[in-house]
Amino acid sequence: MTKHSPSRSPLRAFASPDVGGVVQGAAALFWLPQAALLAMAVQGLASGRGFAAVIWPAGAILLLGLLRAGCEAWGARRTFTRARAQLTALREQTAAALAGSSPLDRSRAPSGLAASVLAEQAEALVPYLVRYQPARWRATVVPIFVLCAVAAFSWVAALVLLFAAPLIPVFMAIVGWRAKAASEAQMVEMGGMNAFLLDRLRGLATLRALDAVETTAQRLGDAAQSLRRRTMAVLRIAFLSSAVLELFSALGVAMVAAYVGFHLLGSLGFGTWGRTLSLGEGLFVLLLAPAFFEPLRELSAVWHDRAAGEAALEALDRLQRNDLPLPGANASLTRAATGVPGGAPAIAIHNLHFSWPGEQQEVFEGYELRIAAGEHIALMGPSGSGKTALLSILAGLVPATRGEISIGGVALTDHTVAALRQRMTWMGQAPHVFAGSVETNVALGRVGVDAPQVAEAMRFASLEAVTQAHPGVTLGEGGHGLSGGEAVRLALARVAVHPHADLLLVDEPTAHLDTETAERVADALVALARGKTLVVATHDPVLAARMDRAVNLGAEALEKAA
Ligand SMILES: Nc1ncnc2c1ncn2[C@@H]1O[C@H](COP(=O)(O)OP(=O)(O)OP(=O)(O)O)[C@@H](O)[C@H]1O
Repeated sequence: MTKHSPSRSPLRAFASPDVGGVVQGAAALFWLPQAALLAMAVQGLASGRGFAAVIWPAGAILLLGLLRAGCEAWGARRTFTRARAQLTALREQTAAALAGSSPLDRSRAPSGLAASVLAEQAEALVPYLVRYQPARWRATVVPIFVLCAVAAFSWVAALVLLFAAPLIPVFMAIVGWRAKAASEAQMVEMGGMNAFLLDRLRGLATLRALDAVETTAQRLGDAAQSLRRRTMAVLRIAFLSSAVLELFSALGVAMVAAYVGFHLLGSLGFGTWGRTLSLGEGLFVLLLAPAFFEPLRELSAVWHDRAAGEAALEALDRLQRNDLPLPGANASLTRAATGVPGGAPAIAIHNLHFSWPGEQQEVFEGYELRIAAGEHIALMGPSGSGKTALLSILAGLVPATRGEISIGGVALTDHTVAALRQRMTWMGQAPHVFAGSVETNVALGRVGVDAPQVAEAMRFASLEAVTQAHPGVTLGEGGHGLSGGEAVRLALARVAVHPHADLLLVDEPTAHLDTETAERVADALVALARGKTLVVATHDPVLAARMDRAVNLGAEALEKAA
């Protein structure tokens, strides 16, 4: 079982620039020869060489421009393709981690939040990788080259740039730190609102029945207002960061321009390694000054992408945290490969200890139970005595804290649980009905389940008589359109479509049903479990009486306490 390590930084894998980003960054360096050629052409014009002085530098500038555009386009395309692939991989990894956590884990992220992070927030990684990463690389490399080129002509101009430059990262770091916090708060707010909306939409019938729609709408309105405020805070910081940068870069360029201008006029003779700059040289220095700040300005423009991208990475990382892993989530062994034999299995539970993660109280303390092969038993006991917990442990949905369980002579371990699960069918207390037809709800996309099998299972559960089961009729989300009894019959059809299963784990199949429907469900269950082992958790004495034996979990607990 692999537990998530909180120390692992999800950012590390994304921090290295790709060759696409490097090429994009290097393309910015083409400005150095372009500026030199431009300065040369102006110098030529000034010295009276006329059109001839301009023609070949212009051609070379054009050629370099085309080369630069080509490099940028190629680099951008490559970075984008890579970013999408990385995002897909990260989504797959997160979805696998979510699937690898127990469905009974209380600390699982709410579905609305998980959907919002995976579908919406994760998209922020694309601008992070496509815009921020190459911009960061450019901002690290290009200014150094520009500085060296300027310093070759004038150390004073280089010094001006050098003093203006560090102020920018310092201010950006301060602003960025605030931007990250604001962006995180905005994303939390958005996820919270999504989760709230999804949850309330699901429970709309209950809210309407209890006249709580108005209050819910009010709360939703408040949440939307709060999200608006958070979004405005992020935008304010983004504007502030670009204003800071524009100010410092404008000051830097203006100071270089003033120095070069006065130097060319002869008022400031120092700072050029003991010689006087020509018009062309002065112009070259002047043209390079904005290019020095350009990558930093670009970085500031995408600074918000960094904050959003990092917040998205952290949210995805949080989704991958798994407090209660699903036993054997990574095991892909088949029934045959693990030597799981056929035939109704006997079950032996020895010295079972179980407590929910983070809780002291044990649900089972040294619990013992033996079920013979093909035996039908009812698990009874007061609410909260652990009937569902025991079924979940047998189905390998939660790991036992301690103890031995064997099913058909095979020990239930991380290694064997996936294979053992292939011989089980499970009918939960509140079977989830997906929006779709009854047929798709019965088949559940399981491999090897074909249309005749589904039709047979529906006949068995007397579902063909239900109007909603007619072809072309779609059920609403959560089973709207089916009565409680019909939903239970749908769950029975799901179990019936799995004919090779020889261990049936069923949780309160007759709860909330009228006597007649409960009787029909019990008949179907007993017919389905013929020749198989059946463990059914129930409060229904009529159903329990139809089993070979009833085990009272509450009584076991009382005996222990005595
Ligand atoms: N996912 C969970 N996380 C933590 N505790 C849980 C979880 N599910 C149930 N519990 C607790 O475990 C105990 C046993 O619950 P369980 O659902 O197994 O009882 P039960 O006998 O099936 O009850 P009922 O007859 O009402 O269905 C209860 O105290 C319950 O509050």
